[in-house]
Amino acid sequence: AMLRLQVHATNSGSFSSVSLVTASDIISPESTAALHESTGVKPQGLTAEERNQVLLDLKAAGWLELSERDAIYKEFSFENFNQAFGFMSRVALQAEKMNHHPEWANVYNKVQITLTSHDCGGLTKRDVRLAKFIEKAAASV
Ligand SMILES: C[C@H](O)[C@H](O)[C@H]1CNC2=NC(N)=NC(=O)C2=N1
Repeated sequence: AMLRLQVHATNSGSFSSVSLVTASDIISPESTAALHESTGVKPQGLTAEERNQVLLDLKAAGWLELSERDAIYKEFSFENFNQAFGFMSRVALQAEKMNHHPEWANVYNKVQITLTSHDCGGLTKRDVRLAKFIEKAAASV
């Protein structure tokens, strides 16, 4: 079947995780639909249909699909650094709770966020959940 073994090493040299990744976790929505149909494998709880709907919702909220990797991206703008960092603090606590962490950068009042699931090399439900939390946190600043 279309399976990939992924091994993550830590910088101390030990393994942090080993996971089986279905090809449908990491490829485009169109081919995900075809693969899902032919294999019956449901990737990380995100069917091709769910994925398409979820991406529509996220794009409507201003998230972009990156062309170079299976990830979503959004830049948030606040009035000042204090608000940006307050927002980041709330997201950081949630990320720890979920054990799912954003790739992000902050310069003064801007926060650029990329979401993807490193263990799968692509978007999963965890990214969708975190993106929804991030939207709520940004709206409540
Ligand atoms: C060891 C630890 O559980 C993993 O490294 C977690 C931490 N946070 C994570 N965050 C994200 N975005 N993807 C992951 O695969 C991931 N893995």
